[in-house]
Amino acid sequence: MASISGMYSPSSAVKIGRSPITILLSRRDPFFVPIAPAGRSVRLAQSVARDIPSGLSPVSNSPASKTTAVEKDRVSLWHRYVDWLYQHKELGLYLDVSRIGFTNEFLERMEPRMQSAFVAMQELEKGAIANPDEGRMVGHYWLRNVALAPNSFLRSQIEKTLNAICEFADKIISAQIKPPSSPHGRFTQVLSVGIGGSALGPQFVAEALAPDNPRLKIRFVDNTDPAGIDHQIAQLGTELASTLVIVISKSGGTPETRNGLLEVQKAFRDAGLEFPKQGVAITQENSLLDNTARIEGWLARFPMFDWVGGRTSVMSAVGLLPAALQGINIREMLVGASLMDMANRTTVVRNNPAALLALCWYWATDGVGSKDMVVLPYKDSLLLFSRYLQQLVMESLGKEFDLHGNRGYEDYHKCNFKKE
Ligand SMILES: O=P(O)(O)OC[C@H]1O[C@H](O)[C@H](O)[C@@H](O)[C@@H]1O
Repeated sequence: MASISGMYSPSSAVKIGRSPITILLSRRDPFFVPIAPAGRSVRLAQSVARDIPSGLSPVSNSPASKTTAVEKDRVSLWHRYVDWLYQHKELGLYLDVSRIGFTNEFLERMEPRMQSAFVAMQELEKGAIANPDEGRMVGHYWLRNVALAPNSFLRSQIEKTLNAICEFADKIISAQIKPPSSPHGRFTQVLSVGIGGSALGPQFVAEALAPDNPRLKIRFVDNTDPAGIDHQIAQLGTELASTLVIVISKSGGTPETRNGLLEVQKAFRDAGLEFPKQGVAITQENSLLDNTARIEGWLARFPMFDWVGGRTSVMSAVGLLPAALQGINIREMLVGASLMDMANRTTVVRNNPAALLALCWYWATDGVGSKDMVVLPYKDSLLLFSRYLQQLVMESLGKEFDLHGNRGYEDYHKCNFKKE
């Protein structure tokens, strides 16, 4: 069992509670021995493992514990815990992998593979064609640290879009831009229409980070179920006149999203409202959606970049515009993400949380996915983390074929995502 805790907080006082997320991977370590949780007295250090927190003292080395087998031994477990506990001060992130039973021999065997993974990541961040299927770069890291983008064109694309998002969101929130027939004289609701990678990120952020009473409340049409779409529209009622509709689709041609849009447009017509005055498109330039929005004169259009995959688009306009409209400080969100990226760039495996989780997953599933991963968010606001992660993982394993051309995990997609 591995557990993660923490969430980026701009304040210096990082609050630490019981781990909000637990990832169960393995049944090799069934013995639970209660040890002190990472408590408030833990000394925080940036991106390190192995520091023994000064506020914690070792459990007593009782004779009883000496008689148990090594893996059940409380003292050994305690040492393994302190030895492997990963902490990141600014992010308030803790990762406890001590109950995953990987051995030193395993770590040594995996080291060359981990090092080649780090090299591949460095190439990817420099702009290598890392998605051979689609012949494109994979650059979502640049969204949160523009200096890393491989050329000035990309850098200006990112900056221009971010500024345009902030400006547009400010104007909507301050009612400088308002819907023509709203009795409130301003936008009060956001309806996001999109599916998969164009829905899960913004949903997760809304659930995790939005203030209790955001100036604009958000709801989602993320399925093609007519009853579900009608339900969302019915709940808006007369507030449809004060609703900003954001249609999100990287390809701009996803049928489910198109169905949602058609339903919403019909509701606007039935209510005698002009959809273009309240519609926003987030999509790749010149896609079907982009052209429709341009020709019909929608309120605004924001670009999606071909070098950002749908499942990792939450830090592009896809996630940032809905977040900004809810009053979330998106520049702070980007800073948090870039700190996390930095932590995951270190090539010392035990100091790299992403590498540690990957290793644990590999170990626990025998490198072939022989067990299921269960993600248990013990924090209500992180409920959608599991869904978000599910899509992230399954679509990262290869949609139909893996990097070597082998037919891969397509069943997932047949069940959950029909496209591609
Ligand atoms: O953003 P779109 O092009 O509309 O695609 C939306 C989603 O469609 C499908 O569900 C794909 O499997 C996802 O990867 C994608 O994120």
